Amino acid sequence: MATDTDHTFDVIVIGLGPGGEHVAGTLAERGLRVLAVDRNLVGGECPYWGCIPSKMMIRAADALAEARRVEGLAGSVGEVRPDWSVVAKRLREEATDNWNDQVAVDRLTGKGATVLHGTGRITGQGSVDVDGTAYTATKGVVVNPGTTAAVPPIDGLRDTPYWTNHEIIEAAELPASLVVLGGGAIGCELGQVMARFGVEVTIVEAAERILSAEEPEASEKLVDALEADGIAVRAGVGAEKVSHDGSTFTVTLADGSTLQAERLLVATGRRADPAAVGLDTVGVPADSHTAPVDDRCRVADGVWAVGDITGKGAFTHVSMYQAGIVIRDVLGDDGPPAEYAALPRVTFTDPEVGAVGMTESQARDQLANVQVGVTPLGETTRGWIAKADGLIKVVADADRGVLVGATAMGPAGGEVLGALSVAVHGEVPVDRLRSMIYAYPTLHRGIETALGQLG
Ligand SMILES: Cc1cc2nc3c(=O)[nH]c(=O)nc-3n(C[C@H](O)[C@H](O)[C@H](O)COP(=O)(O)OP(=O)(O)OC[C@H]3O[C@@H](n4cnc5c(N)ncnc54)[C@H](O)[C@@H]3O)c2cc1C
Ligand SMILES: NC(=O)c1ccc[n+]([C@@H]2O[C@H](COP(=O)([O-])OP(=O)(O)OC[C@H]3O[C@@H](n4cnc5c(N)ncnc54)[C@H](O)[C@@H]3O)[C@@H](O)[C@H]2O)c1
Repeated sequence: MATDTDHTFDVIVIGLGPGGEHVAGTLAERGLRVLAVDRNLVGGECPYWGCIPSKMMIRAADALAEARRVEGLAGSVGEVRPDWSVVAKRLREEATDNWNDQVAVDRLTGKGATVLHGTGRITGQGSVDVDGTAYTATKGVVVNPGTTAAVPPIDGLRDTPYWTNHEIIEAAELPASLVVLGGGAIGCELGQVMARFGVEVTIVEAAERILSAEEPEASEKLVDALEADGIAVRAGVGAEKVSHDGSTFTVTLADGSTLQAERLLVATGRRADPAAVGLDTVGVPADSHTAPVDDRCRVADGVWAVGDITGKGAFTHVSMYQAGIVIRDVLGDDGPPAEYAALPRVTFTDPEVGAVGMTESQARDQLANVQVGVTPLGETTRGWIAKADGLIKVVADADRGVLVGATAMGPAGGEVLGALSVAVHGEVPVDRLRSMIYAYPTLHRGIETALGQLG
């Protein structure tokens, strides 16, 4: 029989994505009584159906592409024969432990937290319900419930056996053909993986261009790269109807054309549901799609939110960054407030699209005096040597003389981005960036050329 002490904790964490797990583990290590609740796997989407397995798939697909590049550069490696079973085994055995979170549970328990598998919901200030049992949090509640795949209201779609990121990542075998709805990060990354493993892929993007949140120059180059992998990119046209006859999907597009494929992946964004975790009981409107947070990630007195649900960027690095801020706030430690002006993101296609801060169009909407510089990677010595496609773009606030955004697209674009992230975050004066020595021949020398085009 549980006592009141069993039901009273200093902090209750509902949802254990990367940020929630970090908050729970760290606060427990610091001596607080922590109840950590997840209805599914401790660690959330990132380790089981998100970043880690998708990047392992990408690593494998890139190895195939690299082997195919031997021809024309170094001779021949014979026929490159993809075998998905190698990837599926690695995902199952090395990445996800067959989608079992015992190691993560033990790690959290080892730090001193009490871990519960169940669905948590805030029921009022300091009160939480987990599957019908009431718990009390004396210091506060942290929510990190993440998102689920947003399934658009397309006629017929919900009645079909469509895939989301879960099914494609768990797939033991690949289909012969795949339609991907959505040309965002998931659609482009996983679409390219599938194509490189021999799947006939079509990406359908309702917006005018794929990866529409990033620079148009990057979208354009990415279309070229995806088409070179044999992918059909249909942008600027939505799907109006989806049906499945037991073996084949038929997708009718707004222009009247139809596509057929063995599988359909829905990658049209993610949906958060603050009310499902009880944030409506602490002042968040019941129909809100994000949990509004202040610069300490507070939603209300004694309630914090971290991760995708905050709408500050659906990335693991945001979840972890916010977790650090919440940990400090709960403990009363000093530290800087949250800032998102230098938010970095990387789409791990080949070439990678790394970006930080504002795009040119965001900057023009918000600032009076914007300057841009763009260097195609092929015009840098290293890019030419490597036959690499991509670009470096810098966006400057000319009034302040600093970069407010940048894109690094190319091989290891996410790594080249590091230098640009430092420049945007540190508000390093453009003159100072121009006076730097850039190693030769590197891809990041393209930054110097792009800076040269500013004003
Ligand atoms: C295919 C894919 C690839 C991605 N690749 C990258 C990448 O390369 N880099 C990157 O930075 N990001 C990537 N992301 C995004 C990244 O996975 C998320 O931003 C990250 O997981 C952080 O999410 P989160 O902290 O909000 O919580 P999540 O990881 O979504 O976890 C939330 C947890 O809360 C639990 N939960 C929800 N409601 C309740 C409740 N009421 N009670 C109890 N538990 C609950 C869920 O079961 C889940 O375990 C990718 C996402 C996908 C889908
Ligand atoms: N490398 C990374 O960091 C990485 C990788 C994958 C996912 N993620 C995170 O996960 C989030 C979700 O990924 P995502 O790709 O699902 O979302 P997304 O928002 O990146 O892209 C969704 C795309 O679907 C399109 N779309 C919406 N409705 C549509 C419809 N009915 N038909 C056709 N297209 C439609 C949108 O215009 C958009 O381009 C990302 O925003 C990102 O934050 C990150």
